[in-house]
Amino acid sequence: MSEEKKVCIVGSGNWGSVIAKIVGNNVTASANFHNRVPMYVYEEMINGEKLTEIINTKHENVKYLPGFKLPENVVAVPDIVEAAKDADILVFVVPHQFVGGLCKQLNGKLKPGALAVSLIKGLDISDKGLDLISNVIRKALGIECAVLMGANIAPEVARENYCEATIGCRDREMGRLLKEVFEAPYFRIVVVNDEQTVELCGALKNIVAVGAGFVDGLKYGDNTKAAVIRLGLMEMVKFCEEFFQSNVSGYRADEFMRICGMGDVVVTCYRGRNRLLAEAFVESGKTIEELEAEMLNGQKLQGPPTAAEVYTMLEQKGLTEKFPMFTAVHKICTGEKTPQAFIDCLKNHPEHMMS
Ligand SMILES: NC(=O)c1ccc[n+]([C@@H]2O[C@H](COP(=O)([O-])OP(=O)(O)OC[C@H]3O[C@@H](n4cnc5c(N)ncnc54)[C@H](O)[C@@H]3O)[C@@H](O)[C@H]2O)c1
Ligand SMILES: O=P(O)(O)OC[C@H](O)CO
Repeated sequence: MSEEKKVCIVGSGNWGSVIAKIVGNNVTASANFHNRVPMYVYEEMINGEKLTEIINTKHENVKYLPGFKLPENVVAVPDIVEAAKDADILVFVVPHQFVGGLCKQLNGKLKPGALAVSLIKGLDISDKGLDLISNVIRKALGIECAVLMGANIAPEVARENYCEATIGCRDREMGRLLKEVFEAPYFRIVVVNDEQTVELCGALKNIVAVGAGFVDGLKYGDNTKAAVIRLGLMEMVKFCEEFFQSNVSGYRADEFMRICGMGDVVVTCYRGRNRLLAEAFVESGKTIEELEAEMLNGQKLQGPPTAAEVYTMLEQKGLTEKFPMFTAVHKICTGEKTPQAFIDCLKNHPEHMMS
């Protein structure tokens, strides 16, 4: 009999808690997995009590997923090394700005042969250029890293409303194992081997969603929103061609038609936090940081920092004119341009030029 695999969840925010609920139930139902699922929790005090203690007694993440019970085999652990040290499968699900720091703490502390899967939607920028979050994990920890992305607004998945996700994984066996970790009757998963494009879809759609929020704030309506979705997808494809076509994995346009591509762009442009805050940004005149603090109760936006990371790269390469929507989203978020400039960007987009 093969050894039971141990799964650790690295993260406990809104999506992290929903994923812990799914994984906790799945490992209980399968003989292939160890029953206890440690979940790394960034410790904080809630009304004088530690969040980890609340989770381990009430079995509810009262801050990031209130109103939903977590399975009792999901155990909140405030020390990242303690949570991860015995794991065979590490599920990374933290806002992308924190992954580098956590990987530093985990370096050299993992079980040999451990595998990772990243559910993180974002990119990394350093003096070496732009990189995928899965690569940050691979390089920091020297382990394989697949990705899981999809149209997955966390509270809807928590309610067990039907939805879909895409796992990108080069290794077929690992893909099969991960499907068993995550799939549920209401959460159906397709596994593909093009992990790079799957991840890029998840990261870049957040920039498009910020643009969708701007047009909602400006009260332009759904025809304009559809144009944002179309032009946003065109910039996403072009970005993959420009920056990722020539490396080992390349990119495949097919993935844009999956739930990690078109599906996620649509749902985030209608229901996501990025859209919501961008709309409030236009209506209120407050900064993104002020609105994040006021409206999200500790949850983190990924769109504005991703737009900043992408803009740094576009500017370095002299490509801002080829990516006017990505560029405009960044400049509007920082206050360098007014939200109205986003409409000009749509009207004058290079996609309208005849070749
Ligand atoms: N929420 C969703 O609907 C959803 C759906 C799919 C994918 N995602 C992606 O999953 C990732 C995680 O999102 P989320 O919704 O779970 O998180 P979130 O937005 O709820 O972020 C809050 C989390 O960040 C933690 N945190 C705060 N400061 C920290 C620090 N210094 N170090 C480490 N952790 C810290 C908090 O403790 C909390 O667990 C993101 O990349 C997001 O884009 C989110
Ligand atoms: O709420 P958002 O905008 O961070 O989007 C959440 C998910 O990525 C949707 O799939």
